Amino acid sequence: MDNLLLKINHPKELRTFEASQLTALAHEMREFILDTLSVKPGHLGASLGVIELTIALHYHYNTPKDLLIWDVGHQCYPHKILTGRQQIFNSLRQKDGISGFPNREESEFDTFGTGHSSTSISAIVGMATADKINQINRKHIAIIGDASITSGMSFEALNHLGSTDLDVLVILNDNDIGIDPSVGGLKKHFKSLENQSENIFSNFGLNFIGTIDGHNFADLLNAFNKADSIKGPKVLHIKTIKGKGYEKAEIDQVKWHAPGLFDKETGEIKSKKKEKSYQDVFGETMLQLLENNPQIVAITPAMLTGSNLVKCHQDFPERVFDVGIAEQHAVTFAAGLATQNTIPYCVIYSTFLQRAYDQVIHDVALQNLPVVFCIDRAGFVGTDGATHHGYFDIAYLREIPNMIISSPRNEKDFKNLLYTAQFTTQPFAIRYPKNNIQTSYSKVEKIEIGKSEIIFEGKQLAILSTGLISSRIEEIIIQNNLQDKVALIDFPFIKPLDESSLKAISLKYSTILTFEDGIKKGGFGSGILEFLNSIHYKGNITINGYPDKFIEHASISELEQMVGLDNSSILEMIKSYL
Ligand SMILES: Cc1ncc(C[n+]2csc(CCOP(=O)(O)OP(=O)(O)O)c2C)c(N)n1
Ligand SMILES: CC(=O)[C@@H](O)[C@H](O)COP(=O)(O)O
Ligand SMILES: [Mg+2]
Repeated sequence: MDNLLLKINHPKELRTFEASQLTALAHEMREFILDTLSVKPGHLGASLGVIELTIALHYHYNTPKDLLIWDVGHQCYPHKILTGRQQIFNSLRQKDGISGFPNREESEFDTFGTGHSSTSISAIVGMATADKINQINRKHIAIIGDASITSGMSFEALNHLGSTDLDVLVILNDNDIGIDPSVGGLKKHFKSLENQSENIFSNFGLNFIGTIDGHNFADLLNAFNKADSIKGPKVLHIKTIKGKGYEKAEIDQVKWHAPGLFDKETGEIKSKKKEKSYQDVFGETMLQLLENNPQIVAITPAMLTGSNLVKCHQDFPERVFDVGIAEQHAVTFAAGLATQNTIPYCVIYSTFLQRAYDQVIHDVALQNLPVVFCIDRAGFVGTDGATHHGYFDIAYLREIPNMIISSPRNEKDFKNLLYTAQFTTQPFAIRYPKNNIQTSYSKVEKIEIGKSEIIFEGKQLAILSTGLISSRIEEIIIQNNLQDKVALIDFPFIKPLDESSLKAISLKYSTILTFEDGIKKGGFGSGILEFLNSIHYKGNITINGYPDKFIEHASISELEQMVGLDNSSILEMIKSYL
């Protein structure tokens, strides 16, 4: 082993290498990433696939002066390793460690924070435009995957870029897969790009270079030279293999997108023995709903596996739709379906629903269409961090007229909510976390919208809570034998609130605490406060949720500790009121 990688603390050291050394460097980089990720899990496949591309980019271009943007950013590990973060790479995605995504605060080489897809072309056009105004001469490069480029935002940006003379290079990293097999009409077009002088990019007014092998250094460096010689905006199409260089990851690209812990030598993924999760309950209930009601359809924007819809898709290919990375389209597609006698379940991560906010308001809620939003990954998601936490949804949905918003604390409620939602005549959101679920089997039945449930009727104070945290508080109360002192009222419905129950609570208790797995401002507790204020409640109310800030990556339990919502902090707080 040459230990080439150890010689690189900054890309300027890389640039002293002979081109003939780059293949050996790529080999070392691959081993280094595999060694680290086998024990510090992260997004493996995409990073393995861009090792040659990343080395070639930093070798050829003058980073950090020249600007690189990594779309999504889950493939940025080789970039981090070459740009001064090799020594701390084993802190990846852990508390106080480096982020799994490019982050402007972390390094001057991370020119634009990403995490959500399809932003890179807009951002690079912005940077190149600013440089033109400020008369700064440098290169501007966005690297975007074949799934991410299909999103609407990318096309808005390409359309703009095509009308400019900006020196922007868009590199389309085409590995023919997203997290799941890629979908949509463009897939076919990308396959035949190299044989066409006219293509979608040239029609946008962009110069086109390609197609080349993205694992071949000579081809990459030639292509960059060619791009440099062309004035104005251009697209370079490269073909790569997701998981390149690690057989198991090349063969099962879906599983190895983010495999978790694994044994590098054997390729065995060390999956933990799982308790039942919200995702398990969702997948099995959705399957039953599809079996029993032919009007029900399900939609996912490119998160078939993550949302546990694979089996549903296999069994009902005509009624389960993966529309690609297209959250806005997914929501309005669901709205259209809802107008014509079908019952759409739009399954979407909390963080990604943010992108379709106008569609939720304008296309669904304003027309009071019965779209069911199954909002996965609500609350903290853990090591993906600030770009992916799903803690704004209660606040951003609560203000929208016509919305029903619910959050189940256990299996029974979750199944009943999913079942009940098919009868809705208005938008119906069900939010649930990436977590285990309290199992409580019962017959699935239609439930009354807006009804709360008294779990304990203790006398000294009342806790009002919703979702997963309700079940945690239930356990805390039982474990500490506080049932006589503490009342716990679970609100599966955040909107409409159970006002008659709240009136009764307000008469009985002079101390009320609310808890939620979401941001305090504007959330469930705020709703309770607004109502209690409207009936002139004179007691004390304390709202507990996440603070008004963006919170970085760490394990979910560390994050709960950071915001004072771990079990022992909750217990201390309850005791302090008794
Ligand atoms: C707006 C948004 N929706 C969904 C995701 C989840 N997501 C992360 S990576 C990915 C697939 C990206 O595929 P591609 O761009 O082809 O890159 P590859 O992983 O193949 O390198 C998806 C759907 C996201 N990050 N952002
Ligand atoms: C990069 C990205 O956005 C996804 O890969 C995301 O990390 C998926 O999250 P889950 O692992 O929770 O499905
Ligand atoms: Mg891809």
